[in-house]
Formats: sequence, C-alpha cells, structure tokens
Amino acid sequence: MQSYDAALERILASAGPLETELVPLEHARGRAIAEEILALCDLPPFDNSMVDGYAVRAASVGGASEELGLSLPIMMEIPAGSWPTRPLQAGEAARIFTGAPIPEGCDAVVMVEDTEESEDEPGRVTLRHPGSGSYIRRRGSDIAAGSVAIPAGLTLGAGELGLLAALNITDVPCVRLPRVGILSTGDELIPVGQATLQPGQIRDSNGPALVAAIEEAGGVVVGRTHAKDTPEAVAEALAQLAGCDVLISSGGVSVGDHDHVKAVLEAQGTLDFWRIAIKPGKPLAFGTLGGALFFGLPGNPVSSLVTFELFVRPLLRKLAGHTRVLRPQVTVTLATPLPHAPGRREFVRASVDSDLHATPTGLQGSHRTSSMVGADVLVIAHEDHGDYPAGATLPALVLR
Ligand SMILES: Nc1nc2c(c(=O)[nH]1)N[C@H]1C(S)=C(S)[C@@H](COP(=O)(O)OP(=O)(O)OC[C@H]3O[C@@H](n4cnc5c(N)ncnc54)[C@H](O)[C@@H]3O)O[C@H]1N2
Ligand code: MOO
Repeated sequence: MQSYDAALERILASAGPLETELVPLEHARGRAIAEEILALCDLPPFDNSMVDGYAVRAASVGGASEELGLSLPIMMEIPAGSWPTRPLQAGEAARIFTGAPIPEGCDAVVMVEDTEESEDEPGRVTLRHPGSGSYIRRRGSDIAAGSVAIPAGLTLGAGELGLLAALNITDVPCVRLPRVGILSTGDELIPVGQATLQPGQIRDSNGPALVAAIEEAGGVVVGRTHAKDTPEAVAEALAQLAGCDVLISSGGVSVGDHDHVKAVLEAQGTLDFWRIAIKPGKPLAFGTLGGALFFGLPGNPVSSLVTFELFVRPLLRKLAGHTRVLRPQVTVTLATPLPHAPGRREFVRASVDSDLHATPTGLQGSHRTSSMVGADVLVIAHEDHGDYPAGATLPALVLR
C-alpha cells in the first residue's frame, strides 16, 4: 500500500505539460501560459501625467508659495489620446489630464487642486503648491521592453490577461488542455434522468460529479460511458474512450468478485500501483492504458471525488501546464471534536468560517454524498494520531 505522499509523487512524476497551442486572448482565462512572455514594448509607452493638472518646468515655479502664488500663462491643453503640439518653455503652463503625454521640457505636474484659475486673469493659472511632487509616470516604469511580463506556467487570470492586452498579444501561447474520458462501472447504475429505478438500482452520481470536477480542474471531458460488471464490458467501454490523455473509471476497483477494473488494466495496460493508505479512497489503481494515464477511482461517491481532488486534479493541472498544481494548504482550528482512528491519513470534509474554524460536514462515511455538500476544505487527520479534541489545529486543503 502506498503512502499519500509517495502516491502523489509517483503520479506527478508520470507526465509533464502537454503541447503548446495559440489561444485567442478572450478564451485564455484559466489557462497556463506555455512560455515566458517578454514585453516587446515599454509600458507605459510614453511619459504621462499621473493627475489632472498643469504641466510646468519645476524651476519656473520653485519660488511660489501658498501666500504668494505664481501666475503662469496656459499655453496649450493636452488631453489623453493627443500629443503635445510643441515643447513647454520656462515660465509656461499646459493644462494636462491623467494619462496624457508629458510635453518636452516639462518635469513636473501640479495637481489641479493645488492651482487656481481666476476670471480676472483669463488664460493664466496660479500655482499654489508646486513642490508636492512631479506626478509624472515614466515610460517603461510599469514594465520595460525586453523584461519578463509573465513567467511560464502561470495561470492566466484577469490581471495577466490585462497585461497581455496592454502588450497587444492577441494569441496567447498556452498549454493544451488534457482530454479526459470517464467510465462509470456497475450493474446497479442507471443514468440520471433515465428510467425508473428497479429494486437494487441507483443513479450514476459519480459520472456527473466527475465531469464537474474535471471541468473545474481545467480538463476537457471528451467521452463518458458506462460498463456492466464484466471484464469484457469494462475493456470494451475503455476501448471506446481511446485517444484521451487521461482515463478515469469509478467503481469495480476493490476486491469483490465483480470488480474487474484492475484486472483489465493489468491485462491491457500497466498497473503502477493499487491502494493508498488514505481514508476515504484506499483502493485506487493508477497506471497506463493505450497511451493514456489511467485512474481507477473507488466507486463510493465520496471516495471517488476525494481521490480525484487528491490525485487526479494535480495531474490534470500539471498536464495543462500550471506551475501550481496543488490546492493551497492552511491551518484550521476544529470547532468540534474529530474522531479519527490511526492507520490511514484521513481527509475530512469540513466547512470553515472566516476565522478558519472548521466544522466537519456531518458523518464521514464514504457513501455519504451529503458529506460533500458545503465542504470548503479537507481537514487532514494524520495516520499516527487518534481522536482530535475541539480546538486542535490541523492542516487542511482549501477546495474553494
Ligand atoms: N472486502 C473488502 N471490501 C471492500 C473494501 C476492502 O478493502 N475489502 N474496500 C471498501 C472500500 S474502502 C471502498 S472505497 C469500496 C470501493 O469499491 P469499488 O471501487 O470496487 O466500488 P464498487 O464496489 O463498484 O462500488 C462501491 C459503492 O459505490 C457505489 N457506486 C459505484 N459507482 C457509482 C456511481 N457511478 N455512482 C454512484 N454510486 C456508485 C456502488 O453502488 C457501491 O455502493 O469497496 C469497499 N469494499
Ligand atoms: O477507502 Mo473507502 O474509499 O473508505 O470507502
């Protein structure tokens, strides 16, 4: 049986990022950038004003004070989007607006709040506080041409997309998204919305839950199917999913007479390992099948989703090129006692408040789909530890 750490390490070592493709900027949110992006131009592209006010030469207004004021002629107006028609001479002012280019010869901008225009002196401005700063944003002070704008592997969010847009990068080199196939195994399973259940039957809830989990992780579900509990049916269904980067089955991976996933994997692909010392999700099988990485997730609904979180999601993130593949880990304080039997590392579904007080989402049986509802974190109870009292501090993986 693998430890959690060893299993995760082996899974993550099994593959690297997929190929690069160009993605239109408007579709690149959430994608991982495939290569370092260098700025091809300075940002901002020209010296410009930080405020609405008056462009001056600092030396011309150096002697002005609150009491005296200094009156200068307004020689031009420079709105954003225009270009100054001429240089600014000593003893002149130009009306300027935030983002507008600084005229040649200007080395300071005085905020409009520190100036006064009088009807008695049309075309002139009195500057009262010229020493309060130059208010000039220099060309390249955001990012200089040739420097790294975005490092490879970063996940593109609004901020990164804004910078790419500022650099006029319309097609973004991103890592291709992993193509994923899902197989639900079990004679008892009926797809949601179809047929009335006969005695002994249940709905296939793992299928839709895994679709959502894969999409949230950044994978693309390209096929989903179901197989009865025979080796032939399992093999045939997996063959239908050929061409995927990752195959995920649920159920049929334990030791029952009707569990065939592991045997099919051993016969037709490779089984890297089976079983991890965790709860829920012990009987997970990992290997390869027909060029795809293969996860045989346990059938119990909680076990399949928790093992997806712990092992499949990080691999999908790695395939998709993200540098950060693991969920952030925080320390939570138990709001209630947590029963835990030593032996396996347990991942306890819990909600948290804003102070990170964690309350388990009820009984933790791996059949209890309801225990996934409202789960913000997976609290990690250590394999060498027994029950935890309320107030104990434990590590937890942040799910949302
Ligand atoms: N003798 C032993 N029995 C079991 C062991 C064991 O070590 N020795 N391990 C238990 C643990 S832990 C788990 S987890 C399960 C995993 O079993 P399988 O992966 O073989 O899953 P199934 O037996 O096919 O199903 C388990 C359970 O989950 C339900 N199920 C399956 N697929 C779905 C689905 N798509 N949607 C909703 N529910 C599903 C299925 O009906 C079963 O109730 O094995 C234990 N047994
Ligand atoms: O390890 Mo199982 O996943 O407890 O139900």
